[in-house]
Amino acid sequence: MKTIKDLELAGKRVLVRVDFNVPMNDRFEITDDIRMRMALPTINYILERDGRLILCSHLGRPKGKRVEALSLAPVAEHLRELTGRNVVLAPDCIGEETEEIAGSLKEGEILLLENLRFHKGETAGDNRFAEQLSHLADVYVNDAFAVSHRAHASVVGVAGFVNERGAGFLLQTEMDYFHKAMDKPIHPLVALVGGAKVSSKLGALENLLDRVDRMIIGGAMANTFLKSMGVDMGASLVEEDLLDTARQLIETAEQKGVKLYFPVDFVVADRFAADAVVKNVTYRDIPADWLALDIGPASTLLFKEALDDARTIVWNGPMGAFEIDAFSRGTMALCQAVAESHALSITGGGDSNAAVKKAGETENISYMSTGEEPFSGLWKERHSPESRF
Ligand SMILES: Nc1ncnc2c1ncn2[C@@H]1O[C@H](COP(=O)(O)OP(=O)(O)O)[C@@H](O)[C@H]1O
Ligand SMILES: O=C(OP(=O)(O)O)[C@H](O)COP(=O)(O)O
Repeated sequence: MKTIKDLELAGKRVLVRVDFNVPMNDRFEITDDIRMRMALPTINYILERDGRLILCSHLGRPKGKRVEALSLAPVAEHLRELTGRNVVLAPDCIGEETEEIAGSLKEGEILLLENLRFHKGETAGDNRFAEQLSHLADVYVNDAFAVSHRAHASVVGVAGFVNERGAGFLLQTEMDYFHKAMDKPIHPLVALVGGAKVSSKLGALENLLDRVDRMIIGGAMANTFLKSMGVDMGASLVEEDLLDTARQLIETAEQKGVKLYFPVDFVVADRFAADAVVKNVTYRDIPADWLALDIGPASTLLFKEALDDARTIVWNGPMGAFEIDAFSRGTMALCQAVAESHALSITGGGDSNAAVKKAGETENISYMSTGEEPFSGLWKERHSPESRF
């Protein structure tokens, strides 16, 4: 894989695709800037080598229209604080005016292009749009791991229109950890998966079953699996249309010799609210109209045991509705177990990383991926970032 270390940068216009798709509150304050901070090594490296730095990113899903609430202006402001540099926000990401601004960029300045997804061509992977973007650049660098599973113009197409291209440091680091965990793991390799839905992680589950020794399934995702095995989940979140899929996944696991772990008890509540009535029950005693919102203490113990001798752990998705303290215990306990393990531990996904933060264990996780789908293998099969450089 060609990296920015292999590229001549001095005096060149370097277009870097970053993923600055950061969460913001309703006052447009960035609530988690990890994706921005993780891009700093690439940003600093290019500036230190006298490259003319042009950053491009998407934010949210404006669907090809200009949406002021999804402007990158707050990101530009925060980037100023993070880098101490002058950050110019272009009014658009393509076109004459943007090209002029790019041309008059002063040394040490950073140009941030406006939201790529204000143009339909971005998500459509349109070559004309990719070519227009490439007019801004002599060199193209991809450092946007979190969006690398998408075949969008700024991720794939643009690389074909420049003479020089390479991967940034974040993309390299993410790929290194991905290989360590997925291609050459030290066994036992244990996956801990949870979160809201089976549907959004189907690819990840299938991919993981080819690689792991054990898979622990918690969160609302476990509800669908348990229901598929005949457990009455009361009013808990269940994806009824995926019961067959869940059964198939259980069968696949059996065929592949992957040991599956499901919750055996739950924290249930009469409502999804912080002040709900809450109790612990076994999987046999979930009352009708009540919701399973966290794994119970017996499940926590069982899951911790399954992690005990793991040498590699990949974790995506919380064990319960951890944002509410009453339902956070399972996730916090597992987080601690992962942090205290002797395994190479990799977490991915906004909520899982937020849970690690909430548990105060960020220092004790080997690597917190900026990608939501580091284990899905989707981009690997379809358009591996490595194959482009
Ligand atoms: N048992 C449950 N019932 C309802 N929601 C749940 C349950 N377990 C987890 N969740 C919710 O799942 C969400 C996280 O899911 P997901 O987006 O799949 O995770 P990640 O962002 O880590 O990939 C959290 O908001 C959490 O509240
Ligand atoms: O945040 C992202 O992905 P994620 O929500 O899966 O973490 C990426 O920026 C991709 O965004 P998208 O899912 O709108 O293409």
